[in-house]
Amino acid sequence: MTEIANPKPILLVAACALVDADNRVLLSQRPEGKALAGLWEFPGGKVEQGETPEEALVRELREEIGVETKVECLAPLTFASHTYETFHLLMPLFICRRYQGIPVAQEGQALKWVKPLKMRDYPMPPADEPLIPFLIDLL
Ligand SMILES: Nc1nc2c([nH]c(=O)n2[C@H]2C[C@H](O)[C@@H](COP(=O)(O)OP(=O)(O)OP(=O)(O)O)O2)c(=O)[nH]1
Repeated sequence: MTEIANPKPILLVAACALVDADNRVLLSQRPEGKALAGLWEFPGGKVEQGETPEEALVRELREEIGVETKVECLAPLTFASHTYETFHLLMPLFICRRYQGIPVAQEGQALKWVKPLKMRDYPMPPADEPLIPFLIDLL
């Protein structure tokens, strides 16, 4: 029998580059007490059983930042694939320019609109770093 080289489970997380009229992207700071606390990430979260990644994102944007959008307003941009200690993260990154409402942190996290060229000033999880050039190219 073949050995399974990497037994870590794959975790599917959907994330969103929410873009404003000035081509800035919303970053959210992970709260104290959570894994990767203090790092700046794209809004999003785990895809639950029975959800598509797009449906999960519509839900997460509402729950985390009080913003309403639709599945049709999410376009695929790129993805992250990164091995953490206990799981392998697979994270599609969508881009969204059409949404309603002004983002307000619903879970006490700090939010910040950031130009892609300035993202290096905001420490991000290691999975996210390879995504920055895609945003710089696009925006
Ligand atoms: N939302 C989001 N998660 C990211 C990014 N980069 C990155 O490595 N992650 C990781 C952090 C977490 O391990 C996982 C997202 O899970 P989550 O935010 O739903 O869950 P959590 O760790 O806050 O834990 P939980 O209490 O909600 O279960 O993906 C990112 O840019 N956005």
